[in-house]
Amino acid sequence: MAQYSRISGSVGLITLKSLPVNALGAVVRQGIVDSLKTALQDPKVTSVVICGQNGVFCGGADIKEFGDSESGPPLIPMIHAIEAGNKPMVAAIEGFALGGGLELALGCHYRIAHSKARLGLPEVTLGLLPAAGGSQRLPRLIGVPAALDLIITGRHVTAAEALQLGIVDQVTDHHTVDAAVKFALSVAGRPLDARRISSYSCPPVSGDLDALFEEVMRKVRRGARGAIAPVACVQAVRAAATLPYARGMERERELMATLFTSGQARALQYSFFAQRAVSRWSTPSGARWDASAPKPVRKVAVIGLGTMGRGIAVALAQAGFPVVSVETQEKQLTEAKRAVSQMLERGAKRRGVAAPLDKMSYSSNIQAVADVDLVIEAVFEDMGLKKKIFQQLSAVCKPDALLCTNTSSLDVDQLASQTRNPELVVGMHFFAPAHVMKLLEVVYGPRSSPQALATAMQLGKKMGKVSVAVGNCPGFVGNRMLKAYVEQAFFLLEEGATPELVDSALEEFGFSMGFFKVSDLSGLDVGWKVRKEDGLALPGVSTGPSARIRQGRRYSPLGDLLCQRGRFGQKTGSGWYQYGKPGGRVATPDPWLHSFLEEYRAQHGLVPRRIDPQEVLERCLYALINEGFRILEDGIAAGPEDIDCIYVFGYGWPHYRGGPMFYAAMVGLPKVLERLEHYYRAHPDVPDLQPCSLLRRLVASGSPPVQKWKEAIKKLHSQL
Ligand SMILES: CCCCCCCCCCCCC[C@H](O)CC(=O)SCCNC(=O)CCNC(=O)[C@H](O)C(C)(C)COP(=O)(O)OP(=O)(O)OC[C@H]1O[C@@H](n2cnc3c(N)ncnc32)[C@H](O)[C@@H]1OP(=O)(O)O
Repeated sequence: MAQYSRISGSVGLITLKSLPVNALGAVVRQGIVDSLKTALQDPKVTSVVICGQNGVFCGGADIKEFGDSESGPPLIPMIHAIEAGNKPMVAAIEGFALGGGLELALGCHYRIAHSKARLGLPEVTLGLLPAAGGSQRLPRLIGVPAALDLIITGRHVTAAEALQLGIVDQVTDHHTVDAAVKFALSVAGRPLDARRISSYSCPPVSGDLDALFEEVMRKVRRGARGAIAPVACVQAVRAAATLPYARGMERERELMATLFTSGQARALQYSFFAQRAVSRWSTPSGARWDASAPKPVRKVAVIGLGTMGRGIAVALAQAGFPVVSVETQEKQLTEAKRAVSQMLERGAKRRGVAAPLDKMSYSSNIQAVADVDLVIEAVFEDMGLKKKIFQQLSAVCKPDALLCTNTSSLDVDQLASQTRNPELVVGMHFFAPAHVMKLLEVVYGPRSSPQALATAMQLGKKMGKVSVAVGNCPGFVGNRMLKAYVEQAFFLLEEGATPELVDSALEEFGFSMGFFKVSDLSGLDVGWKVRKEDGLALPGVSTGPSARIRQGRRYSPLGDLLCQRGRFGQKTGSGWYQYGKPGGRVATPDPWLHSFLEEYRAQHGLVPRRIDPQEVLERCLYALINEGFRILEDGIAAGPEDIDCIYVFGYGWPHYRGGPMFYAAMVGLPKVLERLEHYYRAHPDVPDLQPCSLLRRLVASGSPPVQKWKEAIKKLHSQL
């Protein structure tokens, strides 16, 4: 709702009231329309202030209403009525004014913001554009280049930047509504024509307008990788720059109509709520986010300063935690100190803040962690080494310190069993580079306490990560699913594809890099080492029937064969592609690799066939999705949202496709099932292609929408 009152004798005060973010749902819009009418009709009222309750102006249109048929007064005429009003309207912005919230403020004649407020038009992140006049008013107010920047990126600006850009008229450190009322009293009776942004023309740009838009559009198309909203945002701003306001509004509506019902908007809005859903974690044992208080974490240690440890230390220091970093190899320690300082300085420069160098301390002695509240072990993926470190930590640390491992696939429970307090051990699986990547898998073992899980989840949140609680199994969620995808990519090469074909299909789908390019970038030796440890990559088994079978199932030794030839990817100058020189970054197709594949197929009696991009996508993605269903069935992830967040924020899954499980629902579960059955018939020695029983059950129960899967999964557990 919106509450109306008259204060200071002559100021009409409209307060938006809809917790938690005063979104502009139907009831709020009705309240504003009614309040506005009262204020305009009351002769005692000479000016109006619009504010929001609870220190929040407005979080925008109510995203939860987007799927419903429209009810209540529409937003656009409501904002027009505010702008057309014959009494000065002042927006009092506290907390945030985002999306429709900022558009409402832009309809007002003046805007006063609290110094801590944030403003922005983040619609693009929901697959939309600012379609309540935002794409037309903002460029008229602050100019085309600045408006393009805000609308295409969806970034929030501080009140100080908003003032500098000309979005707000005044910034206050005091009570915002009081300041706005004072301001409203001072402008009462002033002419308003020059304050109605819709009557402005966009300020002229320096240089050629067409050239500017062409350049921006080129950049946006390149960066968007198939996302349609950023492109529509540019088109809408172009309309603002080239058309009269009314025609610009028509164009804005046309573009919005296309976006509004698009699969991309659905996916991005699903992802918005998925991110919030994963923070309300629960485990099969009944532990829940709202029932376990996290332990206070004041000081943290990182063990091991390789690539991962450095990134984790930087992310912790940037989040304000004092960090003790332990590295026993002196040479590595010296290098790491320099690298970490550089990373902190670069990050600080980018964010315009001071580098938190004082948060870091270093030691080559594990005793230095004696007083910390939480340790993150980030040494090599070697169970023996990690066990030893956990024994040491258990002896050195405070008895109530949380001991975490950054392992990407090893058994967290085995590490817990090395300690005095196994309930205080959890996995904190970061993704490289750890100070950049948003994802954190928090792995609970059967003995981890709810409080330990709550503490790691909260620490992740403080570090700005999307933290997802997952169960303990080889590879957890992300890497376990990835294994099925990688295997299909190898099999496709055996059957006739090239790395270029596989990668281009995946890139066309929206991944920034296909699997083989990623593999060259991260180093083929990484997977080789894991396969050797798992007993899969065996020395000397490159011919004969056993070369392509391991542990009773089909296996492709292609990656091992390249590694045996020293082709580790970019770092050695060749892998699945060639790079000209060690450390080269530009992938070019490699004729040697093509002949190698031909010889390999001939040697193993494989007759190459034509493989189309559709098969590449179906084989790689459906195998991965199938494993996702198994993970849900096993209770390793609490719901499809958890898996989708992991893939979007940790594995480069295109955001506008929502995540693998959402994508499966979009494609249609019956189709995913039918294609998996088809491929499993063709490849009965590949268990990953055998459709999982949860998928079959969901199809049998009418393929409910992804938001309803949790119910089906719960029923599944209750039957166990
Ligand atoms: C068929 C042809 C149709 C033709 C169409 C043409 C018609 C055109 C008319 C449409 C007009 C469009 C108007 C406008 O341009 C569109 C929009 O405004 S879209 C919304 C834009 N706003 C945002 O993107 C902001 C989203 N929210 C946030 O970023 C954050 O929530 C926050 C506001 C910064 C607050 O952050 P936090 O404090 O961390 O809190 P949470 O994030 O946890 O949120 C708390 C709680 O609030 C829920 N929520 C937040 N924002 C909204 C919202 N806008 N609508 C609904 N609900 C919201 C959030 O989900 C949390 O709830 P929970 O999920 O935990 O229950």
